Amino acid sequence: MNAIPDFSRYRDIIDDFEAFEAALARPLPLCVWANDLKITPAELEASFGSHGIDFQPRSWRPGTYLLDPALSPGTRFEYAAGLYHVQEEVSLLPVTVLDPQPGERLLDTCAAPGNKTAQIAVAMQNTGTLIANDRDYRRMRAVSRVLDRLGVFNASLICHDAANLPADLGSFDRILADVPCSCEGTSRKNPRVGAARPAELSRMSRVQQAILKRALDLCRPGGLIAYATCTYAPEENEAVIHACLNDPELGDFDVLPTRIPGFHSAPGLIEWQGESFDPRLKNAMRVYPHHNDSGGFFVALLQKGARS
Ligand SMILES: C[S@@+](CC[C@H](N)C(=O)[O-])C[C@H]1O[C@@H](n2cnc3c(N)ncnc32)[C@H](O)[C@@H]1O
Repeated sequence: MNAIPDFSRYRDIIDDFEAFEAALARPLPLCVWANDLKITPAELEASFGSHGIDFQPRSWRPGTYLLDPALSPGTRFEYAAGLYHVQEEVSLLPVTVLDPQPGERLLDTCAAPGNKTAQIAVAMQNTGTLIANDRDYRRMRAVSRVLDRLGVFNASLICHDAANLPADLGSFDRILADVPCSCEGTSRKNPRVGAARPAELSRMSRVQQAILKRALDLCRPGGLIAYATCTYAPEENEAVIHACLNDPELGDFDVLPTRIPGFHSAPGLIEWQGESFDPRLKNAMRVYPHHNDSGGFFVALLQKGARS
């Protein structure tokens, strides 16, 4: 049983706060997805079956399975051969919402350790162009290892502050901004995580806003941006997007609906502690651990105006 952090500042925005706290006390389920660059979901299921591994398919995302948390998935043959990747279920949401297509130009602004980069590359079926960036070059080594193991060859790795990515990169059809955050939603796997302190919230929201602004600059007119965090704090989520929506230097963009059939979520907030947010933020997605027995996440899908 995990120690439960004090998230009582969110009591009024989380439906069934007691169920939320009860979920935080439980261990996190183990989730893997089939790498269909190398194996079909049916073949992976047959491999699991022949090795006596119980698996629970997740209906909202074909080829995604919950396994017994007592398994060591990273030491198995299937992992070493890149047939599956281990990734927290809720962390699969931003790329699912972004929906990358083969042949497109994609940018992953904050890529390390590479889980979502891998998901993007596989969705693109190793075609098109995928630029994976992270400011931390040591963490980029992990991205390289993940992509190598999974057989990805459409990705190029670069190392910049995402708030200052060079304009020479050109423009992108879709951009993932999986920004650094206070990580409150990861407390089930990291017991040291607690509610973010005010100083951390304001530091984080400045960085997040700068990264999102640059992503909006680098997105082609009509292109899409998925903005994601693994935190509950509205200061790092709705407030960041609201500030960009109201920034006269940025062209117009919309907040598109993000519901995923078969995956329970709550709408984004349109007010918090006396502050109102743009009503389109209702279209964003908040996921709390008791909704799907997962970690916590926030995802918004933004579309740059056709004339911006
Ligand atoms: C939430 S993690 C990304 C997780 C990754 N997308 C994945 O799914 O594996 C945030 C990342 O942002 C990086 N980061 C922090 N500040 C940054 C900045 N200013 N520019 C680019 N990357 C930054 C961190 O090094 C960290 O790897």
